[in-house]
Amino acid sequence: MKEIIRIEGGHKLSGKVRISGSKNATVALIPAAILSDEPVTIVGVPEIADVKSLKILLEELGVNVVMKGTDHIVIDPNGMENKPMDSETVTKLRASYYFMGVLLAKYKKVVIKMPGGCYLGPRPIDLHLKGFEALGATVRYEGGCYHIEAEELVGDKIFLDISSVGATINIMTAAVYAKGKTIIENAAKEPEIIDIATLLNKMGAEIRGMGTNVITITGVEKLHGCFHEIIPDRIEAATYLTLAATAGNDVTIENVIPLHLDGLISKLVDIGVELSVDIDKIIVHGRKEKLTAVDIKTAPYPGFATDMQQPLTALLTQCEGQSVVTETIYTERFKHCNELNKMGADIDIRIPSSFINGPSVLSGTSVEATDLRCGACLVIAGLIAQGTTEIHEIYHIERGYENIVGKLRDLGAVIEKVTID
Ligand SMILES: CC(=O)N[C@H]1[C@@H](OP(=O)(O)OP(=O)(O)OC[C@H]2O[C@@H](n3ccc(=O)[nH]c3=O)[C@H](O)[C@@H]2O)O[C@H](CO)[C@@H](O)[C@@H]1O
Ligand SMILES: C=C(OP(=O)(O)O)C(=O)O
Repeated sequence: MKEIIRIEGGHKLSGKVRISGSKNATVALIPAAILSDEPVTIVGVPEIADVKSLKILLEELGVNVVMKGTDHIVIDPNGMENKPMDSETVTKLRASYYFMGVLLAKYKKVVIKMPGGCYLGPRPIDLHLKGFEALGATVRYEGGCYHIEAEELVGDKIFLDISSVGATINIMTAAVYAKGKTIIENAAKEPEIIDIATLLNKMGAEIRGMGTNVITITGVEKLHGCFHEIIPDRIEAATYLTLAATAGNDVTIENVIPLHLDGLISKLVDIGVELSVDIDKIIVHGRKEKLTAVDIKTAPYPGFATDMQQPLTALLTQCEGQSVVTETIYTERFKHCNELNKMGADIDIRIPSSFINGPSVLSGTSVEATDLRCGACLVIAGLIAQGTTEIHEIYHIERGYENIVGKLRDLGAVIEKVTID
């Protein structure tokens, strides 16, 4: 028995859709909440599989987790134990690596399996580990687990060879109780990093410079509980913007921070999409007759996000001319192109680029969500394809999109989740 998403293409979407809290912020905020011994309340938590996995991991550590309503989580670490994190759940998501920084900070010791997450080509964590070592920890990999421990953690200057989101957050959290100052140079600047630093500062940490490429953490003795609201998910918003431009009449996308979407918005305008940008919502004024091919090069924030290039590729199949998408973050992140080609797209993959020749008429068929954003791309393609599209391996989609079937149905899509043998 497995679940698939079935879409009958050709129904134009209209109406309003509300964007959920950011997955990539949530999955770091939840582990960060156990740094103190007091309850932390986080609101705007998306109902996604990654959050369910994190809840299981917290409970395995003896943390009391209470969901209130649909999107409040109260995390009470009073009474938790620093047990080895070696359950299968660790491998179900990427963000389990955030327990490294958190448990190292709190207990000076962590034993944890290799994290999972989408396969986008190799995803090493050497920069995380080098950061922990710079703070005074030793790292060994033994018996299928990382063993990271320290007598004491002492602040240092850490230069990241690559401005990694995960390494920046992990080192920032590891350093909150370290003696003295930690300076992360060439830090990542993604909005999610600001959100995590904001939570930590509300808990009593002293972090400055988040959102720039130099972050300074001055170690403190103690953190306390607090209340925090998660920023909107800019990747989910990008998905719905693209989807509306591909398959919509007027669609209003609510609960967004337009600044976080500037890279995408400017490309949509170049393509010929008409948008009205308000303070916290964006209206996409339907699919246009003529859409023009554009070139995209992914880059760390504020550049064009790698997570957005896959959904956008569905729209690029509808543009006149050749679009070139060049990946500078995950050079192999093109599996969605093979699936789109099964539906009738004309895409050449020459790593690190994909060459999309459009416009193409897409036809519904059976395709596989090989990773989370590939799944989002296929949903968009399915909405405009002739006939029925069946998307398999939808657990990837459910890691990061809250109620995608319900949200699309409310916009008028003919879409359902079906259990098959
Ligand atoms: C849970 C989460 O927030 N996931 C996001 C996060 O992943 P994640 O934090 O894993 O991605 P990174 O920013 O760390 O990766 C950026 C680049 O650095 C490389 N690298 C990273 C760490 C390291 O120790 N060594 C190394 O070489 C990676 O292979 C990649 O080429 O940022 C990615 C890039 O924006 C997004 O696609 C993911 O959605
Ligand atoms: C790659 C992604 O997620 P993760 O890092 O959690 O695998 C993503 O959100 O597109």
